[in-house]
Amino acid sequence: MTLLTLTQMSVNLRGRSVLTDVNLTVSAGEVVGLIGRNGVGKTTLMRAALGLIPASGHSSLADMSANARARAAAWMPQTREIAWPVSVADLVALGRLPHDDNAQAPVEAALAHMALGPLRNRRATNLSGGEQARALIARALAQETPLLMADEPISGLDPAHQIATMEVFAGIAAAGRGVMLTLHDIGLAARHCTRLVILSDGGVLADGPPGEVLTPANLAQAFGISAFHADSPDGPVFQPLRRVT
Ligand SMILES: Nc1ncnc2c1ncn2[C@@H]1O[C@H](COP(=O)(O)OP(=O)(O)OP(=O)(O)O)[C@@H](O)[C@H]1O
Repeated sequence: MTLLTLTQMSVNLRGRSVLTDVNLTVSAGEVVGLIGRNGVGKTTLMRAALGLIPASGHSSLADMSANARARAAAWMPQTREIAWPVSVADLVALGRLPHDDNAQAPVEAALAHMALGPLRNRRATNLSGGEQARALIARALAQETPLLMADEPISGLDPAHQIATMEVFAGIAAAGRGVMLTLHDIGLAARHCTRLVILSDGGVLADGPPGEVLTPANLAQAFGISAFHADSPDGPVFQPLRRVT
């Protein structure tokens, strides 16, 4: 089942073209990693896909009413602002707002997924940056939407929580939902995403399984780097090595 379809999507910001004619789908069962240099347009693509900023072309989510969209896709933005000093458990429960219910099971499951049990009664505004990120991921998980879109959800997390979070994403994809996230760690992207989309020069440079898109030529063009690559029993290993011109 297709959860997001972008057709010929283009975005101009303040008169400058950021994205041109992007075509993309995200289907159930996928963890799609959106990667590319700083400023290439990853956040812009996600925000336009959600209808949060104007775009030309078509996004299946942007067409929906705000309420329907909130039941179709959860969104974790890059800026991790927690406005009120509510408890972690209450913050996560806000994920249920689009459903207008007080269902506790999804909230408890999300708290457990993100190992937030010991922090559930702490004020969310008093958490460390990484802990706040985990609480906001949990809020998005509690929304129980077919699609989860997250902008750099694992940046600032320690290695164990990065791996655990990617495993949570893999788990919800395996359960028939879909995840689209941006990330800068090519090693984690290669290891945990089922598909990678590389943005470069305002468009999609490559789209496919990590081992197929993380070629030396694509890494050089998209990031200006070379990387070590090996296939291990735990999956592909990519380690950026040096800048290339
Ligand atoms: N509100 C805005 N007005 C004008 N330009 C903007 C605006 N928001 C973003 N941009 C520009 O659009 C381009 C794409 O920004 P975007 O945030 O999508 O990049 P990104 O790939 O997510 O970057 P990063 O990896 O640094 O998070 C950048 O050049 C940025 O400066």
